[in-house]
Amino acid sequence: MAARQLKSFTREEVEKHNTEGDLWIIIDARVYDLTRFKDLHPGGKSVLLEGDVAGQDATEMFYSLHRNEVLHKPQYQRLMIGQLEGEESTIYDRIVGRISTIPYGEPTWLSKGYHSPYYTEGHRKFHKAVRTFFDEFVFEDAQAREEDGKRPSQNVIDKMAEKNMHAMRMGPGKHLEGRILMDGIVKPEEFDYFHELIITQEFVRCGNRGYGDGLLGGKVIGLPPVLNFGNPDLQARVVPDILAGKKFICLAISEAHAGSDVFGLQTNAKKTEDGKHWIVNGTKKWITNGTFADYFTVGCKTEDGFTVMLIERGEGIETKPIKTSYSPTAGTAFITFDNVKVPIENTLGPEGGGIFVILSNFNHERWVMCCASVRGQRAIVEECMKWITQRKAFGGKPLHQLAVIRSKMASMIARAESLQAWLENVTYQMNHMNYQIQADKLAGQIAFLKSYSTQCAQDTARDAVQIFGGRGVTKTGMGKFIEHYHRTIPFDAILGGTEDVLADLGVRQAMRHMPKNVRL
Ligand code: HEM
Repeated sequence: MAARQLKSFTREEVEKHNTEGDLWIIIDARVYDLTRFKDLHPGGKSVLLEGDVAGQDATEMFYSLHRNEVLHKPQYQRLMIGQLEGEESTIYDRIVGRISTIPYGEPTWLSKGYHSPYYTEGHRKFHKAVRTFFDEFVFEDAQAREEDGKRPSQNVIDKMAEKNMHAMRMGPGKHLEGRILMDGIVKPEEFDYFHELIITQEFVRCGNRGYGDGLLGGKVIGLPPVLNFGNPDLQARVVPDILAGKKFICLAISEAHAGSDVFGLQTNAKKTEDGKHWIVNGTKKWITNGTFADYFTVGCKTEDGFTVMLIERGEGIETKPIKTSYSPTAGTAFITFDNVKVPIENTLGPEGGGIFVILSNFNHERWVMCCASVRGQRAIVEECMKWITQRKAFGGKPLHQLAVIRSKMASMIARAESLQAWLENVTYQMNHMNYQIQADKLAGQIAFLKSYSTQCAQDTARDAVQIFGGRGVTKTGMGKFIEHYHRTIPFDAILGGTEDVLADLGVRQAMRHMPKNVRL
């Protein structure tokens, strides 16, 4: 609430203003004058004139029908004319940087009284700064952009660049050298996968799937091939601007003809006679950040097989938005390459060796998706915990008094807890393995974790809709995060390999490691 001097009223004084021409109410010890607003009230006038509302304390009633954020909107804040004498607001509100005290609203490492073998004091300090940053600078923009479908605001991207977040989101590595991370809270050489997990998980708390991707998801998957396989000149030319949030990159692999099937791709690159350029023709589909990308990391069919190259926006390239189940904020594109001339120096990795270039990043990419999926489920648990406490039904009892609701909560909580524990174990392993060993030991683990996590997410989305009822399928109001989650979550089960493909990969990896001659 804005810090302004409020008048004090007694309950008796408020009670006198209980008519259509003079209508006050109390919500959470604050006094609101609804005399003029009543005709504009989205829930209608009549409800505000009821005997237990007009001139009364309508706190219970208000919170069973509205999210707290309604009262934060400037147009409604103006309705507040004072507060009750000697009484304070007590409603649990969203406060920048706060750790939730809702049971299971945070992973155990952040919950009071619990311990963790994985996180140091340094991680905790880092977490505090990252949470405060997202709450302060990103949350509101996420809500607004998901609503209007525009790209994440450049000032958010710039602020993230000031903290070197775009670089940190690429994980530990050489690209962090010489950078001041989060105002120096962590040194580049100390930055590990738990720091990265923290950023990804805090990011997800903004609760908007399209925005999450719009906030440079394309870079997280499109830049690694440049960092790992680009020649030094190319890197020097493109990487600094991308990590500064001034230029944008995306990964352009999937096509209308082929999604997970990289060998089915049809976009082709042919060398010019002088061997100095590629000429690229074809189309790409479902490319995150494609509508606004300056650079495209593109997989092409070439004479020797499959080759990856960096293509810069220019002549012969057209990007068109695709309508998806989330907002256009993600910049999901259909891309056409029409005789696009690409310098041979933009080739990433060996000619014909593109599959290795793409595969080498899959584990990290999928692990990032796991971090996001697991945190997303916890956010839904928190929403449901609040709702089952405040929502009264069947004779004025809160929903949590119904065994069937508790049973759904039990499953949701168990999923969120077990997935976070598994994720932290995998993250710990990553911190202790180089990239080659990770590929050998963790490809299967990460594939299973992602496959299982996105299955759980869909179960949790379904349970949450059951708990919220009609509100769980309504885009505004109490269930808006549930509706959004339920609508957008199936996407997570597809990107980075579908659930079935990944589960199968995990088993195949396990079979590769079976000792010979085992018998029952
Ligand atoms: C400061 C006071 C109030 C403000 C600013 C306010 C504002 C709003 C807004 C913005 C909505 C639409 C929410 C949405 O997007 O779903 C709404 C809906 C509604 N409001 Fe209020 N309201 C106030 C007080 C009350 C009170 C005291 C009642 C008491 C019964 C009430 C009953 C309703 C109902 C029944 C709905 C429809 C809810 C639904 O469709 O789920 N409002 N109100």
